[in-house]
Amino acid sequence: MNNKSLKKVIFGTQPITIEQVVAIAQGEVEVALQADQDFRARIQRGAQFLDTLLDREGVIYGVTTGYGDSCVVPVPLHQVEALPKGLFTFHGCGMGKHFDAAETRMILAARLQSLCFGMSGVRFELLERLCAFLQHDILPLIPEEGSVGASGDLTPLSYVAATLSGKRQVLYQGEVCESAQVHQQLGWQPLVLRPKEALALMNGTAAMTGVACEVYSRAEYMLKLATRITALNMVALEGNVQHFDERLFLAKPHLGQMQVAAWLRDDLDVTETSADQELFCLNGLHRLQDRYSLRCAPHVLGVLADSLGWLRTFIETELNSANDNPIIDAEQERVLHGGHFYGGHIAFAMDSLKNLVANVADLLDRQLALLVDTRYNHGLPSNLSGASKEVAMINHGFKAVQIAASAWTAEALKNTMPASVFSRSTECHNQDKVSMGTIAARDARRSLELTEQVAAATLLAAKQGVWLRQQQGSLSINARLVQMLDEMSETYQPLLEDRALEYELRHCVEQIKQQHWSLYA
Ligand SMILES: N[C@@H](Cc1ccc(O)cc1)C(=O)O
Repeated sequence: MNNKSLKKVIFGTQPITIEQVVAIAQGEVEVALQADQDFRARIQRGAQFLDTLLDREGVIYGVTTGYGDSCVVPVPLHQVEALPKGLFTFHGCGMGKHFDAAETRMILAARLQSLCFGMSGVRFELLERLCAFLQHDILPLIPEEGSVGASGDLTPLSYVAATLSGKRQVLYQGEVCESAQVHQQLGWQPLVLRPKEALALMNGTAAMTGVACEVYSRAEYMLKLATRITALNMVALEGNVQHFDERLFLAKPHLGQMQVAAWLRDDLDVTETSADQELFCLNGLHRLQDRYSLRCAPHVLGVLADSLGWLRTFIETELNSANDNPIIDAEQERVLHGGHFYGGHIAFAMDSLKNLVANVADLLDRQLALLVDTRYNHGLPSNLSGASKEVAMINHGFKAVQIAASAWTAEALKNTMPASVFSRSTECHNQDKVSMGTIAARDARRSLELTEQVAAATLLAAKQGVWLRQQQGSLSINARLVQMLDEMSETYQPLLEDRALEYELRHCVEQIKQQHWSLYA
């Protein structure tokens, strides 16, 4: 993904993309609200309509009633102004660690874009202040735990509503500060939220959707990286490159799977062969058919590749929607009561994604198992150790790295238990079916973290494997692979005698997170 071309993200009537949200998270772009009068007027009409409705009819859910199951409790007019503050206050019970700065920016962006849909009945001033939080990088400290992801991310988002109101804490200029203090420093009055505004800020899926944007972008990169690692492992293990033959893949034409096979063909310089040539090629092979972690790599990675399209659709549709309740339609003068806070699409997307990426971890872990084992690695040294004969017996090369990768893989796989099937009735059975999408998104993020570690281990091992093969004699490798390995050699030396590899692994994980290598652009 290249965010450099994105200079400014405008929140308004146009949809925004996952890439734009990620660019905001990384602090790479300016943000602004759509400036035209029509947009401002459209937003203001929602807030005005709510005011007139209040005068005219006197009953609006969440404005003149209690929340959720308490919607049968009337709130007298003189208490209506106090209700929003009460909402964010009693939801101030989040637990666990805080979302990090990048994730918090994504959460703010997701909520702002939803409110820009213009069906939440909030004032333009609220959008401006939320946007100003992004512009000044004022980041509410939001605990990660405590959302069932169906009445929206009520508890996490209460921290957005509270900090806009000058309560609770924010991260500002690298320090944790009281929100009130930051308002004072900037000469701002904290917002006094209007009757529907706290609900509009909280009654949606912004926490899970923000995290989903991050996870999607990392998974998209992981697909390419895992393909490249597979190519390197094919070289190191001297696998049968004809497993990726174009004709073979035309016979089972899943598009993503075909794409992965095509990338592998490019990396491995696979050209179409005639029947004669095929016979000749087969003569030089260790095995007619490689083990599945090589032979079926396009089939494993292809499932992720083929899923990216629908995952993006789910995430971006949620991102650009009025995920709120009630929906305020000022044009038709209607208040529409529904369940648009329900995060079922993100829950399913994230439950699926964690399964997809854990399978990638498993694939790479199996390739690593082949690399280190002299029974399967076709003549490479035990554990890929580069030690000389004299000291070979006291060197163990990648042995512990492979054990660690087994642990990371097991943890990623363990994490694939779907969260959404753990729906449970809550809030006096008003929320009797919930999405658990925020848990699914956090799980998916963890699966990715672990998969990135497995990828780092496998990449360093693959590089060592190719290097060892080069030591055995001449090896012709595609120029793109050579370029990547040469560039990596500046940081990662061949493993001759054992050394502690933690810092190299950490550095490699960081490079993966930064999407350092541009792959298959
Ligand atoms: N999400 C609920 C509102 C709600 C808000 C706060 C709660 O604590 C509970 C429920 C609805 O729109 O129906």
